Amino acid sequence: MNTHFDSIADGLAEKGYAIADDFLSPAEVSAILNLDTFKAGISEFKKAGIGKDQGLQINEAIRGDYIQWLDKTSSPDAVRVYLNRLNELVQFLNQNLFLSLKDYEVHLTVYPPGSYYKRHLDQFKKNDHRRLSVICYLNPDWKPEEGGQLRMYLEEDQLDTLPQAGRLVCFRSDQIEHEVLPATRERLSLTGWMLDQLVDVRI
Ligand SMILES: O=C(O)CCC(=O)C(=O)O
Ligand SMILES: [Fe+2]
Repeated sequence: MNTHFDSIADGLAEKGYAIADDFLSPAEVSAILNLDTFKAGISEFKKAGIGKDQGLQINEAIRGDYIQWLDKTSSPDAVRVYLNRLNELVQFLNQNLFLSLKDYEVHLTVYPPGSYYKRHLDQFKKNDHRRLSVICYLNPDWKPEEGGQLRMYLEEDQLDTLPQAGRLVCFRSDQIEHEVLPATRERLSLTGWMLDQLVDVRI
């Protein structure tokens, strides 16, 4: 059993969020960074939008990241390691927090220098099946002066987290407002959600 799972479940139950360092090892991170798709740069990615399906809008003033959805059935091995671990985490949280998570979805994400994502909640208003947001960062040796913090707005205060390689942040999608601050350096991550419905079922 993954040693991080207990502390992630405790954090979610007690505070609505959890941060786990070394969720991916340095070798696992570097295998992902070596994928052709990351090496090719953002030409392989799509500009991320706001809302979904027909309501999807591109709005640079709100978010400036680029994404590439992962296909769970045909991912390269480096990514599969991460997806399998998330899948185990889903089972663990279902058993230990009595959740009924059914599936998860993940995209690769690139924030070019200077881009950001303004304060928001991850649950879309209608037809929303996102229960937990899970982000794993892929940036070795990130320094505080490089910016790019994830800022979570908690009840009493706010909490800034650096997008350090291997670090996983997980939080309640319906409760925790958050934003991504601009960075002076490209900021890479795996961004995902645990859902209470199968991905395939969604319209
Ligand atoms: O990359 C992060 O730290 C957060 C990303 C985010 O808020 C989102 O994609 O909804
Ligand atoms: Fe978000």
